[in-house]
Amino acid sequence: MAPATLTAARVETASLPVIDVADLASSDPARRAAVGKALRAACLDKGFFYCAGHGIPQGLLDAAFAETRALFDLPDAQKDALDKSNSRCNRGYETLGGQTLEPGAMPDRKEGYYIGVELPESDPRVAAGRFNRGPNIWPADLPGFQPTMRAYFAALSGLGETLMRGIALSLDLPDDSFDGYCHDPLATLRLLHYPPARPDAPEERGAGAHTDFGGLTILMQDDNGGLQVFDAASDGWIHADPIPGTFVVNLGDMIARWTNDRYRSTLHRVINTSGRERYSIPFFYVGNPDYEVRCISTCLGAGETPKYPAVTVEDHLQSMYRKTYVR
Ligand SMILES: O=C(O)CCC(=O)C(=O)O
Ligand SMILES: [Fe+2]
Repeated sequence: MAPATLTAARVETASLPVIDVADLASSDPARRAAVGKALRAACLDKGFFYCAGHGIPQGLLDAAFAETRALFDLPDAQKDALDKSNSRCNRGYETLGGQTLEPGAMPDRKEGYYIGVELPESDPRVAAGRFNRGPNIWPADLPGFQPTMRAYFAALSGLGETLMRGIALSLDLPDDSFDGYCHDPLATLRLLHYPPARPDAPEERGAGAHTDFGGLTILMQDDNGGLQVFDAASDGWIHADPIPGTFVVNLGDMIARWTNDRYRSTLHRVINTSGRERYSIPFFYVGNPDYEVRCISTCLGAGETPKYPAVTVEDHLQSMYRKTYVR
């Protein structure tokens, strides 16, 4: 990334589109196609949009935030006992400053918690040491945490599937084209807490500039703001301010690769200048580990060739984890 992007200004005029996805469930193909068209425009531009009409009850979103706050409010000793170093499949607590998303920058001013698909040690995929497969770590002192997070995880998995049907339509494909990808997906829920930015450390970030390396990221943020999306046209940052009742959805590097770089995986970062504690809950929906990601047919013009060889979801993820920091 060019150093200029670190100092680039806030972009006041540009904004991200709001896409109502409710019509993806419509029986009218024209209404479904209209959502596909809106998704296509967003994906070709920055690969970032606000998702409205998702149908997930506000009560579940509120409950997920309440449990997230309760988790990070636990005493340090209790959080340390849940540390992800105790997990073979990247689950559990990550301490403040435990990740540096922007190479060469200061460690991120955030703490996190990872939750994945719950699989017992006896599951053949776990026994075989498959990537990110295994049991979660659940905090014993928060009785509402596990049921709430499981319900939230299930709801977001459903939304991930819905959005992949929309992405298929956006690529002029039948809407069930990615059903194989959506079968038994490798999804990860990440709870994040960003303390207020420190005025005496202007270079410090809540989350340093990065792209997500998977498929779809579906982010619920609280009302503090702080997420910024890079705008190459102006060499500035669009502030993705929260819009109540919506998720911010963005595409990761795997979808860029899958579409021969037609769809975009865009640099983003977090700086919590609100003066308050910020909480966010990104859900990374990456699909079935055995699914082969190869250049989508409708993403090749006449005479064009795929830029990348075919790769399984699992191999792509593993190589990105190796190249960057585990997240
Ligand atoms: O907290 C946010 O708003 C964004 C988090 C993020 O970009 C990530 O976890 O990849
Ligand atoms: Fe991200």
